[in-house]
Amino acid sequence: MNFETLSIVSEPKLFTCIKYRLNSSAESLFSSPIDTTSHFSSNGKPISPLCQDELGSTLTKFTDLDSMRLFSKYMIILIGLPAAGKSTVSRHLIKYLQDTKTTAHIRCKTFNAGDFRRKEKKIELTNEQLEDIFDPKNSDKKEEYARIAFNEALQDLDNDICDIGIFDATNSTKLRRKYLFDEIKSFNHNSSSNFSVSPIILHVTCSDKKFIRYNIHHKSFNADYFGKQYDLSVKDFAKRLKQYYTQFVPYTMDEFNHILSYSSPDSHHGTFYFHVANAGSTSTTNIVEYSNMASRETRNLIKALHHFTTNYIVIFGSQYISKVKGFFKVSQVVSSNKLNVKKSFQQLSRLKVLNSIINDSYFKKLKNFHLINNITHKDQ
Ligand SMILES: Nc1ncnc2c1ncn2[C@@H]1O[C@H](COP(=O)(O)OP(=O)(O)OP(=O)(O)O)[C@@H](O)[C@H]1O
Ligand SMILES: O=P(O)(O)OC[C@H]1O[C@](O)(CO)[C@@H](O)[C@@H]1O
Repeated sequence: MNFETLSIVSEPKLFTCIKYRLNSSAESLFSSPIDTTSHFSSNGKPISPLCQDELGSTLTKFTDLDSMRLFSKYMIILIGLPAAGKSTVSRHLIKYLQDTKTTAHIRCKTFNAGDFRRKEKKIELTNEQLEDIFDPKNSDKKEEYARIAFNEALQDLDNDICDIGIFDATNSTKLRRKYLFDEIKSFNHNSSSNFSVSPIILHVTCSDKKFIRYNIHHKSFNADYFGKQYDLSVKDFAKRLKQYYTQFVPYTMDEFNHILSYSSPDSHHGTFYFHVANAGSTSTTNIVEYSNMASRETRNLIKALHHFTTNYIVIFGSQYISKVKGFFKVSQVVSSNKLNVKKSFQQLSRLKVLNSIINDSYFKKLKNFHLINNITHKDQ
C-alpha cells in the first residue's frame, strides 16, 4: 500500500498522524482552507495546521468511475465508554451535516443498541439482579442487541431508507469491532446488496473527571432511569461504567491497520477514523484512507467530518464546557434558580450526592483509567 504520513497533528498519543493514499494527479477537494484555530494538543498548545497544498497534492482527479460509485452508503461506528458523549456528538454531527451545503441532502439515521435493549427489558435497580446485562459475564445478551441494531442499520441502508447509518453503542471490544467490520465486508461482497457500505469510525472519549461527573448526572435521567430515585440511578450508572472499564479495549493504530489489511479496496471508498476527545478540547486526530475510487460525495462527506471533528470545540464543545463549569458552582446554581428556592435546594442536594458517589476513590477504582484514557499523571 502506498501511504505517506503528511502531518503530525497531535502529541504521540493514540493516533498521531493523518494519512492519505498518494495519487499522482492532483485536485484539491478541500477547496476552502481548513480552519485550524481549534486544533489543540493535549497540553492546550495549538497544533500544526494541515496545509491545503499538502492535501491538494494527494488527492485523485475524478473520472467517469465517479458516477458509478455515487451509490455508496456509510456506516458510522461509534466507539466510546458509556456517558462519553457518543449520542450527543452524533446528534451534533447530524445537525452539522444538515447545515453544510455539500452534505445537507445526506439522510442520517441512528441505531442505538441501548434502545433495542430497552424495548425488550427495563433496568431494575437492585443488586440482586440475576442477569445484569452490563456484567461482562452476561455479555451474550448485550451482543445480541448490538447485532440486531447493527443488522437493522445495514438493512435500512440497503433499502435506501438512509444514506448514513450511525451505530450508537460502546463497541468496547476488539471482538465486537471485528464482528462489525466482518458484517460490512460480507454485505459488500454479497451480490444481492444494492449498495456498498464504507465504514467510518467516530471515537468519542471523555477523561476529564468533571465532564464524567456532569455526564453521569444527565444519564441518571435517561430512558433507563425514568421515575427512579436520583441516588440509585447515579449508583447504578457508576456501577455500569465501572464494569465497562474492565472490558473496554482502546482502539489503536494497529487495529485500524489490521482492518485496512483485510478490507477489500475495490468495494470500498475508504476507511476513515475521527476522534473527538473531551468535547474537542484535547487531542483531535484523524486518520483517513481514500480508495482510488472514492466519489465526490464521499470526499465531501469526509471533508465535512474532518471539519466537524477539528472544529468541534468551537462549534459545540465550548458551550458544553461552560455549562459544566457553571453546574459545579454553587453560586451559579443559586443565581440560575433565584426565583425558585426549592429547585436550587434540590439541585444542590443532588450535586452533593453526585460528588459523594463519583468521587476520587471511585475514579481510583476504575480499571486502567489512565491507560484507557491515555493520560499521564502530568496531564491531570
Ligand atoms: N459534547 C457534549 N455536548 C453537550 N453535552 C454533552 C456532551 N457530551 C456529553 N454531554 C452530556 O452528557 C450526557 C451523556 O452523554 P451521551 O448520552 O451523549 O453519552 P453516550 O456516550 O452516548 O452514553 P451511553 O453510551 O451511555 O449511551 C448527555 O445527556 C449530555 O447532557
Ligand atoms: O453493546 P455495547 O457496545 O456495550 O453498547 C450498548 C450499550 O451502551 C449503552 O449506551 C451504555 O450505557 C447502553 O445503553 C447500551 O446497552
